[in-house]
Parts: sequence; C-alpha cells; structure tokens
Amino acid sequence: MTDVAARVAAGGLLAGPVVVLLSGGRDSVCLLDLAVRLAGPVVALHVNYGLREAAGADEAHCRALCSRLGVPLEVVRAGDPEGNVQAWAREVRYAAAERLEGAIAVGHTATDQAETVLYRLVASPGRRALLGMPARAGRVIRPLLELTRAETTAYCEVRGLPWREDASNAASARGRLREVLALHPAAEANVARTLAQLRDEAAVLDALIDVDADLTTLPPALARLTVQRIAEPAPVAEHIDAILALAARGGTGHVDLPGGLRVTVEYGRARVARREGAVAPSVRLGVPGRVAWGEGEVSCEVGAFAIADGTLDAAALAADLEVRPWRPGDRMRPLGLGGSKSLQDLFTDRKIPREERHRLPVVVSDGDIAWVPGVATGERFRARGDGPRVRLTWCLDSAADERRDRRDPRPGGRPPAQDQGDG
Ligand SMILES: Nc1ncnc2c1ncn2[C@@H]1O[C@H](COP(=O)(O)OP(=O)(O)OP(=O)(O)O)[C@@H](O)[C@H]1O
Repeated sequence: MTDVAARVAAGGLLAGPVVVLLSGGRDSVCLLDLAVRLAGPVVALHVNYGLREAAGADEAHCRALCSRLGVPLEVVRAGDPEGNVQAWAREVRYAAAERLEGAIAVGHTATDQAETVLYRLVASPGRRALLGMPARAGRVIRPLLELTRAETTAYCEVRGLPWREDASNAASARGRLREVLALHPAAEANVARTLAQLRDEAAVLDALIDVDADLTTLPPALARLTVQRIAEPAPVAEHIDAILALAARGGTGHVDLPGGLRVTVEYGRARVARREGAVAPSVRLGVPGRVAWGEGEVSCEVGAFAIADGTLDAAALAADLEVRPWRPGDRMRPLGLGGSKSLQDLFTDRKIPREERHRLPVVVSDGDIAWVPGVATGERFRARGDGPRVRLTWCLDSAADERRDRRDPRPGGRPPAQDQGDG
C-alpha cells in the first residue's frame, strides 16, 4: 500500500458504503481511487452545473474514469443558479448525495483547509471561523484532510489517473490564496497544526463558560466567548465589542442583531431575546445542528459548515419557529405531493439512514412542519414569486459536534433531548 493510502486508511473514514462527490479535479479523482481501494461499496456522484464551457467535458471525464474504475456513477444536471452561486452549488450536490446510501465523501485536502482558514481570517471575525472544516460532520466525511494538494497530484500521477484542471481557479480568490500558501514550504502543515491547537484550546475555554457570569468580572477572552455562547446561533461576532462596552458602562442597554434579535445587557449580564415587532422568525435548536435565519433575501450562516438551506414564504411563517428533533407520528404536507405524509415515510423515501434522522432539524411553524432540510418543504410555506422570503440555513458546527461526540460516544451522538444547540 502506498504511503498516501496507508495514511488515509489510518484515518478510518473510508470504510463501509461511500458516495464520492466527484468533480473530476485531482483531489476528488484521488479520493475516488482511494475509496475503491479502502471502502466499499462505492458510488460516485457528479453534478453538471452547466455553468462553465468545460462542463460537458468534465462530465465525460467522470464517466470515463468511473467506467475504468468500475464505479457506478450518478450524474445530476443542476437547474438555474440562485443567490450565491457557491452556496447554491454546494446545496445542489449535498441534496443529491443525501438521496444515496453511505457516507458522503468530499475531496477537501489540507491545502483547501489552509485556503479556507486564510479566507475566513479576512472574511469573517471570530474564532469559530478559524476552526476550519471538520473531518466528519454528520454524513459528510473529508478523508483527504491530512494530504496536501501536492500529494494528491503525485498520487494521481503515480496511479496513472487523469484529472481535469479548472482554469477559472487561477484567476479567482482561490488562486490568490494559493500564492499566499506558496510563501512557505510547510504552509499547510503549519495551518493544520495551529488548527489542532486552536480546537484543543477552544474545548478548554468552552468548558469555562458560565452564561450567568457578570461579564465585567471576566477576562476579555472569556467575556467574548460568553457573549458568543449566549447569543448563539445568532451572528454575534461583529457586535461583541459593542456588547462588552455596554456591560463595562454598567446599567442596562441593548444591541440589536440581524435576524430580529436583541441582546440586552443588565448589570453586567447579557440575555438574548426576540426584538419586539421583529418580522424575522426566531429559532430554537432541538437537534445537534444549527439553523440561522435572515430577513428578506438576506441569508445568514452560523456554524462551521452549511449543510442545506431553504427559502420559505415569510408571510406564511409564524413569527416564532420551533426547531426540534423528529418525533414519531410527525406528519407534513410536502411540496408537490398534494397530500399529507408521515415524516417517517419521507425519511424512507429520501433514504435517510435511521441513525441520521434524529440529527435533522424539524422546523415547525404554529404546529405545522414547514421545513426539514434535505427532506421536504411544507406546501403552504413555499416561497412565492417576489413575495417576502425567509432563508434558513442549517449548519453543523464542528466544535459543538466534536464536544457532543466526546460526551456521548454512541454513533449519532446523544438522543434528541432538550439540547439547545450549545456552541
Ligand atoms: N461538480 C461537482 N460534482 C460533484 N462533486 C463536486 C463537484 N464540484 C465539487 N465537488 C466536491 O466538492 C469538493 C470541493 O470542491 P472544490 O470546488 O474545492 O473542488 P475542485 O477544485 O473542483 O475539485 P477537486 O477538489 O476534486 O480537485 C470536491 O473535492 C468534490 O468532492
């Protein structure tokens, strides 16, 4: 076994049935070959977004490769892009993969990880942004996260596996980030080591948080983390300094957050609540996932990893949404089905494995199920024409998931109890 294959095997992620998301690029080509060698059964999924001129050639490449490796390939043709094209593309491929059996493997490498962290460093404040992509988040696995792009390239060359180059990468932000990484020969390894340290430290710090503490008595680092915990899953990072300044001044005051939330500070203690008259729905978490919300078309993601999002009719939604785990007996009227159906049957139709079902957030509006990510949208909540919309994004938070898994090593984490989505 080559060194690369031995290292990936040692990671233990490539075992059992796997759906490989195959773009045709070197990383996912390398991943597919390793999956064939180490896991099984393997199926590949390629999404033809039809956006680049080379899309047809990419698809043909994936078809030829899969037939050479003896891997069944599913090709999905995407419709017209909506909103942020990257987020839309990601949603399309995960939604397609969710319908297939097995772990969903993507080809992110240590190089992608380093690029992601560098990008987040400049694009969004807060330490969560710097924790990087997790090796496992729900059904999604990243078996190549410890390999550099140089290593996946060498692997493909040695194994005689052709790949497709994405010419648009060089000119993109990604291309520029690559130039930054090229400044140091051990860039990816250094970022990976820093990430591992940050995650360990984050776990220690998280254990120190007391949401009832007087913020003015805490060291600044702990005060910031406390505010973050109190406001989660609201996007609070940009507002923490204002909240702490308010606490330091004493007395009472408030800071408004996007999504209709308000952080009130009273004698050093912060609380978060829905702003009176705010139109955006509030959400409470009931599963080990996160839902973020926005007003109108503004979408807002919280957590390390956006897994699915849905756009619903704001006029049909209650001002307060309950987000809870699935309960036996739950029924809904899914879009396009013309009748009511049990969630259990919908899970079976969508091939959602039993152990994953309790992880899915069920979004309930006035007693009616409005949305279950990756499963269904309620008929009456369908976003219409140009009416007001609410966009919900379900994100897994790597840090929270890892903590939870440490507390409860059972597959799938702890059962759906009164979890309020810790951070
Ligand atoms: N069109 C697609 N169809 C299926 N999966 C895809 C597609 N595009 C990307 N992916 C998956 O998402 C991962 C990350 O996407 P990204 O855009 O970083 O990859 P890429 O540069 O196009 O290709 P690669 O990572 O394979 O070299 C890929 O490794 C692959 O697993």
